[in-house]
Amino acid sequence: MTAKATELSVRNLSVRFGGVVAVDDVSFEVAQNEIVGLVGPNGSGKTTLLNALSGVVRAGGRLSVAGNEITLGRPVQPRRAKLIRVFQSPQLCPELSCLDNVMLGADDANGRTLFAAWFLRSRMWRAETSRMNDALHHLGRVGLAGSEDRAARELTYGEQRLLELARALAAGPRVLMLDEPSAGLNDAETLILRDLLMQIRQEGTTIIVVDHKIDFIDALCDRVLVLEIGRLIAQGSPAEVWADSRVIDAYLGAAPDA
Ligand SMILES: Nc1ncnc2c1ncn2[C@@H]1O[C@H](COP(=O)(O)OP(=O)(O)OP(=O)(O)O)[C@@H](O)[C@H]1O
Repeated sequence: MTAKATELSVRNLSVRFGGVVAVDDVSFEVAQNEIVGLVGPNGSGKTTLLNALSGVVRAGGRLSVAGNEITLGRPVQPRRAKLIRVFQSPQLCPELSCLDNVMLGADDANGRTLFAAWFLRSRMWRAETSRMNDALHHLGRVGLAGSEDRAARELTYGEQRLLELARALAAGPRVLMLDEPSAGLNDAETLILRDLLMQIRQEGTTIIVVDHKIDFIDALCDRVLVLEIGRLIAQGSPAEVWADSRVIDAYLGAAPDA
């Protein structure tokens, strides 16, 4: 069996907030098509680590995607490298329709000037039509077919989270990062989400997922990274990490949701 190529490489990543070291010298790699879970007790640095990889907080260290170095602290660079983030709480435009929200996720490379808009209008029209069809496809994938004309604010919290996922898919992620995607979903919705993420991986996307639902992480992930007070204390298969005494100690008094 040939080893899979490295899709994401993180070296000596650190984030400080004044005296708090939220992420402390963390290094790891994620292989192409791998699904990696990121877990740890509350305040262990999971969201901050995703923030650092998305370029929205200042961070030290090195990051590369598919072998290309990404400058930390600049959100545009990870996005160009197709390192796409789904936030913990939905970051939608509440008054826009579901379709428009998803279309916002797709890159619009055409017609950035008046000149281009006029002379390339038939090409732009085709591109817009294709963007709209893609958006409808992604809405269908997350179970929101038929909701395209509803305003995002009309959706339930769980549906808004799925809409946010559809928008991330419209961006064509190489690496999809999800922050607590199962929060606010019931058991049936969580199972649908798990199957959908497995299917997305099957199609070639690498996934990093932060979640507190251990059953969800175990069923979904090939490998799990465990953080404690900003440090990476263990990594391995779900069975390996849960048997690790450092992980058991980290969770003592802060039992993960079963
Ligand atoms: N903007 C900020 N300013 C100051 N401190 C912060 C900031 N963001 C996070 N922190 C601190 O960094 C540490 C890590 O927080 P973070 O939210 O990344 O943890 P987490 O593992 O995602 O927690 P949870 O599971 O509760 O979401 C905590 O001590 C937190 O208080």
